[in-house]
Amino acid sequence: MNNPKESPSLHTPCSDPRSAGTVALRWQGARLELLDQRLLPAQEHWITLETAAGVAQSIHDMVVRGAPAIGISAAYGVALAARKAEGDDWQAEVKMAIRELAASRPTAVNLFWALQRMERVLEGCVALDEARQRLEGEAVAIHEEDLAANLAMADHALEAMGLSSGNSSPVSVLTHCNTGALATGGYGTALGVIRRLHEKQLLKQVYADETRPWLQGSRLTAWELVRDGIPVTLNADGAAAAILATGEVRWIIVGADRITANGDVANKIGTYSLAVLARHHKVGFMVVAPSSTVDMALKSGAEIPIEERDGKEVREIRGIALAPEGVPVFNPVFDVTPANLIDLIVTEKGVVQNPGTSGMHGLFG
Ligand SMILES: CSC[C@H]1O[C@H](OP(=O)(O)O)[C@H](O)[C@@H]1O
Repeated sequence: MNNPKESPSLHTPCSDPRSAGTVALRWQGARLELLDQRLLPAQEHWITLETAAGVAQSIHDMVVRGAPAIGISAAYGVALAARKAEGDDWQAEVKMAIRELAASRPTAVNLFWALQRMERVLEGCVALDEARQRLEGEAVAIHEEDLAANLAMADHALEAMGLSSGNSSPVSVLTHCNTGALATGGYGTALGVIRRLHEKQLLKQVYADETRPWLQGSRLTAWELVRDGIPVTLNADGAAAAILATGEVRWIIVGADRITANGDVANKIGTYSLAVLARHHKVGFMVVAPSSTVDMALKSGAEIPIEERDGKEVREIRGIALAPEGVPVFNPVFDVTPANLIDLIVTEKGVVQNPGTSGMHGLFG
């Protein structure tokens, strides 16, 4: 990956060949380019943002989504705010932009982790020029660290699965939502593990839940995996139980939006039911997430703010009615899986086995 000091204005994917390919965002110095994920897979349309307000709106509207990608985009939004700030109140202007970005979505702690990191840099800056330089460098660092974390987590996961020796039989897995390059700084979290399994000829098949109502699975995960030539079978969310009943799937591998101190995990709606199914069918349940997703300030998942989005997302698809107009809808877009239903939590800092016993304290103090 380019050294930000040498080419701070053009962020290109990591030089590691394993990270080439799909990206969700591109930093171009004075602007951030986002692949509009609302239009995939039909259209690959990039939008250009030059203000923090534009980035905040893009996060809220899910132009860009996925816990790590949200944090990275928000960090670049702060860098854009510094570029636009002027006059004696420049620091206050940037702090206002941070507040606006923080209000874009409530559940993924990566957003607040990234903004707190940017605010710490801001508070250490005396002059505007210095702030512009240092905030851009910090945003690029957050981006690069996330990509490196994904590559590391893939290694940790295969080792924890007992598959890194290379003499194992290929496995079938099931995944939910999208946790790939489109949700991160590149390569992916759960999908990064799946990419690594494929790279090492250890993957027989991926079942991808379509993931109603926003369809991250059918529109994004299937798109990423087909582009990479990875054997994916798309399934309705309701088919997951029947797939597990066949006995073919060895692991369910998912991402996370927030992991609390006791190991509870907030993730895309439908994750909790998969964890119950996994336990019933004696299938491994693995959560893959960078440490920027861990929130040790929260004791348990009961404290995680769960985003509810417009009922329209359930009643319609692309403006086509799927339900009676105005019918009441319950649309929480995340749920909480209790730690005692999780077998492994994989982070770049290491693996937590059976988080239901000691939570995250072994790795995160
Ligand atoms: C590695 S992405 C983590 C997480 O983010 C997704 O949510 P959304 O698409 O609403 O931003 C989903 O919960 C993924 O598992």
